[in-house]
Amino acid sequence: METKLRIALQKKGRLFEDSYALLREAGIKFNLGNGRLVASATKFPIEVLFLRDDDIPQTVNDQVADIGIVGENELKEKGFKLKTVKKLGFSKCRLSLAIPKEIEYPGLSWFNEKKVATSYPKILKDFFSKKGINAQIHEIAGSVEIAPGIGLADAIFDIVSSGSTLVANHLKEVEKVMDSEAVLVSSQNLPPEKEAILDQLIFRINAVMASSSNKYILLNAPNDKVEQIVKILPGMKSPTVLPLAQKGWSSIHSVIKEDHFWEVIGQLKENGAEGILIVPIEKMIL
Ligand SMILES: Nc1ncnc2c1ncn2[C@@H]1O[C@H](COP(=O)(O)OP(=O)(O)OP(=O)(O)O)[C@@H](O)[C@H]1O
Ligand SMILES: O=P(O)(O)OC[C@H]1O[C@H](OP(=O)(O)OP(=O)(O)O)[C@H](O)[C@@H]1O
Ligand SMILES: [Mg+2]
Repeated sequence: METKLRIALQKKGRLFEDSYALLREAGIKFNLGNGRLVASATKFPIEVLFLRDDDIPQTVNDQVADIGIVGENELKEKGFKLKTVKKLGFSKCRLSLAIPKEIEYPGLSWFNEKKVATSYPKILKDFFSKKGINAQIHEIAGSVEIAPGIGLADAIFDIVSSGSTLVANHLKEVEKVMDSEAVLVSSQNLPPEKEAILDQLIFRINAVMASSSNKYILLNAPNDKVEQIVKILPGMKSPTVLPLAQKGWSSIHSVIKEDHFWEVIGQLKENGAEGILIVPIEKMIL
């Protein structure tokens, strides 16, 4: 029987879309029959278990799944000793303390003897004990931001990303406790044949992630400016320079980080670059 790696993914919610897209771009497609909790991939030895994100750390810890994609916040809250194989760069947020915006915040000591509502009691308890703060932690599963407004708590500890939920609930962020992003985690002792499949998966994920942050650039330049432009565009090894049919001109091809492009576009133009094209890269094997 073929060995398969079992991955736990969030069934629906913020992690699902990006997890599913990442695996699809890595050439791993699942037939998502509606309501199914398990699905097998075509053309790669992996099957997926669809769960609530809260349950993913335990599922991997108990080796019901071999690997999983979950937020670092959930991973830390559940406290299992799992291996963080790779940070995936999406679902970036932070866990912060927030208080009613009209309160003058004097510092962390304000939280002594206060009641704080949160869905992450373990992380908060660890933080307060490390800082010597004696506060009452009140665990609620969701809609944490309304707690101060309905008199359930004096403050909250919750996920913040844009901050708009805090603003909508007349709260202000006063202390960031941790940053979080989606991570690929695995149980500590995978058998060698599963490690081998995981290595192939990581290779593909690296190729997808490298391509999404890099673009292919093509431009035309006068021959006497090629050396200067090549210095600006180092590329993976070195840019490709091809002679144009038009005498005295060359075409230069290279790879560039998207944000770096906007920093050098001025220099490229100053050196006579014309016909500058930026093309997305599908995959990039470093
Ligand atoms: N506003 C946000 N911006 C960025 N990442 C977020 C945001 N909210 C949540 N996340 C990340 O996505 C993960 C899943 O969030 P989601 O809201 O889908 O969870 P949930 O409501 O607990 O869903 P489930 O029913 O699966 O438990 C969170 O644990 C966190 O890592
Ligand atoms: O700082 P912001 O950009 O406002 O994001 C923070 C909010 O995002 C999440 O809620 P979500 O929108 O996922 O709804 P949920 O509470 O149902 O999970 C989280 O629970 C926060 O409430
Ligand atoms: Mg959840």
